[in-house]
Amino acid sequence: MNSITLGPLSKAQGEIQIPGSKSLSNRILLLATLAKGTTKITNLLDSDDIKHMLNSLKLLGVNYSLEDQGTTCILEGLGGPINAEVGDLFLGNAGTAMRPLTAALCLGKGQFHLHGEPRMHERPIGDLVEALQDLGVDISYEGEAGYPPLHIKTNGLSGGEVSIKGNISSQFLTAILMSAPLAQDDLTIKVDGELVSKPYIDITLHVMKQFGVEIENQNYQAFVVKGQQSYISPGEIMVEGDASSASYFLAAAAIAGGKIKVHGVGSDSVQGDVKFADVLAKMGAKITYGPTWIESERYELNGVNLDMNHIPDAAMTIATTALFAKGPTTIRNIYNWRVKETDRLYAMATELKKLGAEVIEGDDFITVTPVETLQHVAIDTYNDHRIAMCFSLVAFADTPVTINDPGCTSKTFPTYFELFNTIAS
Ligand SMILES: O=C(O)C1=C[C@@H](OP(=O)(O)O)[C@@H](O)[C@H](O)C1
Ligand SMILES: C=C(OP(=O)(O)O)C(=O)O
Repeated sequence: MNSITLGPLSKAQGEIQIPGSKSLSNRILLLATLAKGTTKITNLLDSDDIKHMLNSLKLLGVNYSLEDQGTTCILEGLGGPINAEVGDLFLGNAGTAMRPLTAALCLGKGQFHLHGEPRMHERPIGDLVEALQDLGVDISYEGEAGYPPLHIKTNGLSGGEVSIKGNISSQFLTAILMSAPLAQDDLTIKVDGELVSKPYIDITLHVMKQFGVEIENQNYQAFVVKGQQSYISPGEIMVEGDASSASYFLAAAAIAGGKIKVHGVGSDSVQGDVKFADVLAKMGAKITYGPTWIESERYELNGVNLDMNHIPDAAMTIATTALFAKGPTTIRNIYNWRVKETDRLYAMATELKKLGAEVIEGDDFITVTPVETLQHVAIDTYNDHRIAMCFSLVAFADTPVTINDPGCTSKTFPTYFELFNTIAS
């Protein structure tokens, strides 16, 4: 198997321009498609998750051109629902393509088949499907009930009132929210129970507003959306840098000696994952925010015990940063790590234990207690980009680290290891 060995390294120093946000790129592509007018999208992320969205849009008849190595996209909006009558869409393991497209396709008239990589067929989608069925769409499971692949037979999305569960993934609510303005009637969406990963809903509402649609948010428990509206292209829109991708570089500086400034995310950012820097600061790192940048510098790190439900992706970076802190670190309220690219609670615990750390894997938490000396091992990455990126930080210990299948970072960050090598020495 392909692998790379890094370190031992002792310094992380430099300035990084972080590539565009995955969450924003796929939301903007979808709303630009539904909008009236042409949209020029700049700083688009060029990665597998975005390619799955772009390939699907092309198959569905959307016209766009790509420039600047895939980071600029000029897309002709349809000014309404996707009007293809059939589509067979492969969406890899991209939650931000699978979930929002499932809802958006229901707005039109036609029959669609949505599928992905084997892991995508193990990632739940039942809560979204049930809500769409309640809104009059004929959706069936082609394999196990509650999971893709899906078959959609639709004649438009009715309005009214619908409930959706929020305790497994916020992407289900995001999907319904983005489609709701184009439904046949006004729609009230009620969130049933707890809502996880809440800041991602703020990203959704922000992008909808950029495309001219505002909705009534009743304290994240209900959303009231007027039907038969149109999204309007803002003309040009820039994708801000990916805050989850920034986490690895900010952590690198906090762990090693040196200073790193990450450009592309900052105090003006709409992404909840910028709050990762606050966790680093709580651990003891010196963090400075500018509107569009964050700087991180080492100071003695201490373990923390925090609820990280609001930053599920960047929280993984804390699990390996914890190896360099004094005392144990507990990351709480992260049950849905289990239904992402892999069972991340199991995978993180297993790989951290291989290094020699003491780890408790709870149902919805992980506790990592660092040890004096880490072992040189080969980290299995479970086809999960974030596992590969998180464990690169182990290279700042006194021992090297081997990362198996480093190419899996192509899901959201194909150039990760190249950039890592420019700041680490
Ligand atoms: O809406 C989004 O862009 C995302 C929401 C989060 O998922 P969940 O809501 O499933 O936690 C996050 O983990 C994912 O990487 C991106
Ligand atoms: C959970 C993730 O991805 P997805 O958008 O496929 O849910 C992730 O990027 O960490």
